[in-house]
Amino acid sequence: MNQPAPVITARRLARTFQTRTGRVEAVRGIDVDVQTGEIIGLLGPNGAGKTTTVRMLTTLLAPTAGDATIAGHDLRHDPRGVRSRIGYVAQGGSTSDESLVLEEIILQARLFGIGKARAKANATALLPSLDLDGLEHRPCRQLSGGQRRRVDIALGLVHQPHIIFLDEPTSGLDPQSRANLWEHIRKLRTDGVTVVLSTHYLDEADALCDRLLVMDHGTIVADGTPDELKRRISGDIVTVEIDTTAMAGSGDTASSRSDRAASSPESARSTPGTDATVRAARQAVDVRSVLVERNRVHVTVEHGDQAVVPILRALDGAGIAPSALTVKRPSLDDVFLSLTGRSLRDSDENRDRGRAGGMTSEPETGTPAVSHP
Ligand SMILES: Nc1ncnc2c1ncn2[C@@H]1O[C@H](COP(=O)(O)OP(=O)(O)OP(=O)(O)O)[C@@H](O)[C@H]1O
Repeated sequence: MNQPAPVITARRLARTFQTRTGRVEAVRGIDVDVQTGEIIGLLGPNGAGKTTTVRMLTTLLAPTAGDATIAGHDLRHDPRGVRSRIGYVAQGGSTSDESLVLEEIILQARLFGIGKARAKANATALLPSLDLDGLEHRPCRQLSGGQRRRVDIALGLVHQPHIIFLDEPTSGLDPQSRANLWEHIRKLRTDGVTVVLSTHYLDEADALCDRLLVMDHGTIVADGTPDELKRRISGDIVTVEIDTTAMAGSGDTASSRSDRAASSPESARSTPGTDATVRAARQAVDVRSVLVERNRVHVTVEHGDQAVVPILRALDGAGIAPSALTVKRPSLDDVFLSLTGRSLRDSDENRDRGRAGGMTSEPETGTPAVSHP
């Protein structure tokens, strides 16, 4: 059976900006295909090029190179056609404090040239599906962050677009409102709406998106489902946390540490016992890669469950008593780290909101951060 044509196709799409300090290559010639009904996440750290990509695909910003077709309309030659088929919800939203919920949604429909009666019918139908019933006559300033975000989404949907673009849809929301909004976004898919959202929240990308385009420095560095991306990092991560106050006999003497710290940045990051822990782990099992983060040593091994006992025995033999030892499957942050040498969690907001369990340290030995054969 033939695969239906993608609802979004972009080829070598690029955007550069001329600034007083020079040229910024915000997006460097990306290729994208999106199928109808997918929830696609553009994932990347601040400045990766996500917003610029979304703004180009929504006709808000002209590309400096490349082409795209959106819902059958050419981005360059038929921007009006593109706009009639898409909804766009900007990062900060677009409601004013005094506007009334239902009135605002109807007005938005009218701006798309929809007749009065249909505008009202469309707007009224959206209210219950976005949990906004009962709020129709409230001014937006009286709404919670999550409610106001759902009004923004209603504004993006009222003309019944084929595709909706959501720029950082849950930015600034509390965890409960975020989870609630994810449910609403999932429902859009069942109505046949294609969703493209940008995010730098790993949990959001993991839980919500069918497919992720991981962006960094204006390029797409990986494209796949969250599970596919995680499977690229084969093996498990065993994390040994050591109690730095109980390191007698570990073999990591103060003098040997300070010698290494003078010549090696990774030693300067480690705390007493981490070097000896790495040595013990390497002796015990086949270690693929190592990251040292303060008093934690993360080692990637083929089978985490089989590595635990040999590593514990080797630590015991070296006089190291770990305060914790955990085994986990790689996270999206580990994927990002392996692709770029940097952790997505380094971004300020991610540090506050990211899911627990990713590796946050610099590599043991320079870039690339983690080497996976
Ligand atoms: N109008 C502009 N003029 C100059 N440079 C710009 C402009 N817009 C974006 N940039 C630069 O382009 C790069 C990509 O920015 P963009 O906003 O697309 O990133 P992002 O991934 O959306 O980041 P964030 O998560 O912070 O929103 C950044 O280096 C940014 O400073």
